[in-house]
Amino acid sequence: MHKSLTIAGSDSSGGAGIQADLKTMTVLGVYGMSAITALTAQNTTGVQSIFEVTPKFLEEELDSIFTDIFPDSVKIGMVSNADLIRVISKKLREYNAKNIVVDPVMVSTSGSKLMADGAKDTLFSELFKVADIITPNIPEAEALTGQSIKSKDDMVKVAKKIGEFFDGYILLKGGHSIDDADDLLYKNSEKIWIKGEHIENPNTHGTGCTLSSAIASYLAMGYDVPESVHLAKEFITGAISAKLDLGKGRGPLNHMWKMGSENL
Ligand SMILES: Nc1ncnc2c1ncn2[C@@H]1O[C@H](COP(=O)(O)OP(=O)(O)O)[C@@H](O)[C@H]1O
Ligand SMILES: Cc1ncc(COP(=O)(O)OP(=O)(O)O)c(N)n1
Repeated sequence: MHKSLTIAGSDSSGGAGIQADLKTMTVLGVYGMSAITALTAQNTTGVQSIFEVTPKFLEEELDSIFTDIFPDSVKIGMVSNADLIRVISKKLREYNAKNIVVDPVMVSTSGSKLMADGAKDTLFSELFKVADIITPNIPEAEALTGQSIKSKDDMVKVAKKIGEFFDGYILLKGGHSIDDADDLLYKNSEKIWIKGEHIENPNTHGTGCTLSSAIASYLAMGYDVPESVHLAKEFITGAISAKLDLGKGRGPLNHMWKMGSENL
């Protein structure tokens, strides 16, 4: 059994965060584990409240996991403050964790701030150092570089800019662009476009979490980064295309689309 760990926040509505990650890992046949960084009271209309764990408790969660069932890959999602980021980086180094995917979650699409303002620098200096791949969306890549993205050429320029301070793979996700859903995988001047058609569906809560945990799942199975990204893109495209419609706002994806749950 391949094993993957998500270090992320809990989404009470089940569409994003650790719930999306564990569903994704499970349907892809990977044993999922979680270290929770924060509880969110959240639904399809937005985030109502956030309750962070202490750095000491996060440390204990990570020790419990790494001293027992060692994960083949790790996905990091919402980490709301710099102290928690430091704990994660310290523990991943201490245990020599492999296949690390960092989704630099900053703001939910509903507009709630999921990371403290001052934490961005620690994200660069601590978490990016241990990551094999980072997966910013367009607003996150803009926040990381201070440059705006309006076109595919801008995506390439911004990926290059991020490449000046991060030497792993950068997956710059194009889902927030209006024309299509092409994502750019970039490393050391090498560009791979991961093609995607824009799907008309207002229910896209948790797309970033689902994509990054699918990448972590495929890495755990032994695929390399480009293969994992291609396979994960196929998974997210199916989950959006299944057009689940739950809740009063921007609803979740159908993580179970591969299991024939089209009657949901
Ligand atoms: N409407 C859509 N149609 C097709 N693919 C989409 C759509 N929205 C997002 N995606 C894809 O979902 C994945 C997650 O991207 P994105 O939504 O940008 O992440 P985040 O949730 O971090 O904002 C990417 O592969 C992106 O291209
Ligand atoms: C607990 C928690 N973690 C992450 C997010 C953000 O989810 P993401 O898939 O990046 O994107 P949106 O759902 O905001 O489009 C979250 N909302 N909650």
